[in-house]
Amino acid sequence: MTTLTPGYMSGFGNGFETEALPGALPVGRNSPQKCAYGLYAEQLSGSPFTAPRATNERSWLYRIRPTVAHWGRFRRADARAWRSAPCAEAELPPAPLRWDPIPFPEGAALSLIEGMHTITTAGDAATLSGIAAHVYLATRPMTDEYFYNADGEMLFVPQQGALRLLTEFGVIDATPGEIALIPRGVKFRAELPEGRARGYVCENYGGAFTLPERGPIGANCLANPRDFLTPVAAYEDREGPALLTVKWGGALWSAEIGHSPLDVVAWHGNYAPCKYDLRRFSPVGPILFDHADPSIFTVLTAPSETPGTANVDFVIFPERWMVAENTFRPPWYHMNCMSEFMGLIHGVYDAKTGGGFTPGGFSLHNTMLPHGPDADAFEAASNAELKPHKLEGTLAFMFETRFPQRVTAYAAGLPQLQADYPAYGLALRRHFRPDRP
Ligand SMILES: O=C(O)Cc1cc(O)ccc1O
Ligand SMILES: [Fe+2]
Repeated sequence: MTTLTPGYMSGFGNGFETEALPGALPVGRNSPQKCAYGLYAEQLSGSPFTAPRATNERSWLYRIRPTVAHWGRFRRADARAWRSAPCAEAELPPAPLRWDPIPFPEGAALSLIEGMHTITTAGDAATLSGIAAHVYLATRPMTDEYFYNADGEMLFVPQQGALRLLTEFGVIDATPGEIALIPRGVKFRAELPEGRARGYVCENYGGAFTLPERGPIGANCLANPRDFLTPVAAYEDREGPALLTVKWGGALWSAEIGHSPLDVVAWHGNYAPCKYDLRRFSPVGPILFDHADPSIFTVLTAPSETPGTANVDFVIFPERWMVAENTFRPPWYHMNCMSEFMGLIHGVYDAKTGGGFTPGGFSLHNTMLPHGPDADAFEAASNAELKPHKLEGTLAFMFETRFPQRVTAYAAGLPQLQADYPAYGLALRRHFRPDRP
């Protein structure tokens, strides 16, 4: 029997509770002597037991079998193009890098997991710090295949085609313009409602993504907690061939388990997958002059132990009004101690109007490497009439991490790597006129 229909509860990191069968959740306790319906109780801990309240994450799952019974003889599986940090397989020159979109492979049927192509890695998965940035190219659904990632949580950023993520906690539908967050250790499979799907993933080895502080902005704007949607409980009661693949210690392992592990009939807690529509992000920015730091557009942040120094920030560049007076409005030229992986979901990014940064493409501006607007964007923005102007139909994003990002051999060898991008800065003309203040 399958009762897998989508439905959502609103809020970020709430203490949710949900049951697909009435009375499946124990009342007032977590671990009764016998659970209703003959279910097993299992705790999934996303933080150490003793983490402070604000960062303490765990859920209780009431399931047909505990995870230890969804087990088998694991053998190494082919990780294909999926890599984990540290991964120094390709030489990395001190240059800005940019790629055209990677097309879907012709003739190859790839599940979401098989279609994971790592572009960069940073930090060290074994020390629970750093990230990997992937592009997924998926062309077949997972029907009796399941997956969980023990190395990190996964932030999905669909760019083309929808994803239906059938998780232990319930079903998430995510389309381009939305994101989906699957915590470390949560089992799922993915269907492709449009037959194929392309997008980006931030695999976060560090502490979990959370909402950034708003400081003087106050209680509203940016990403509001009520717009995050967590699925209601939904389960598969299916015996039969089933392959569970686990990413653990930087490698993939698979076992035949003989039944669906998406067998959670009820759950409660604050450690659960969610989705968010990026169009709900309410941007706050300079309304008189100057260009603020891009941290104002942080949707989610995964902090490190050092205050203000994120393991990774997920930042977007959404539609918005540009109103600043006497201001060079696109991003300024800069060098950053953090590294910046960028992708484009749709439209044109205001720092790169000269072509070359196209939807589905991506770029890497590594730690302490200079970058900024291309020559077209500079000339246009420094001569534009500064009326209020709306940036419309655009959505770019950035995975910004404290660690340098290494490019994989796969990404370094892609024909989509733009040979001329490292020199884009040389097209910036000299304007210096000592006689003209
Ligand atoms: O490099 C980029 O395009 C991202 C970026 C945007 C911005 O508005 C300010 C700084 C920054 O790094
Ligand atoms: Fe930048």
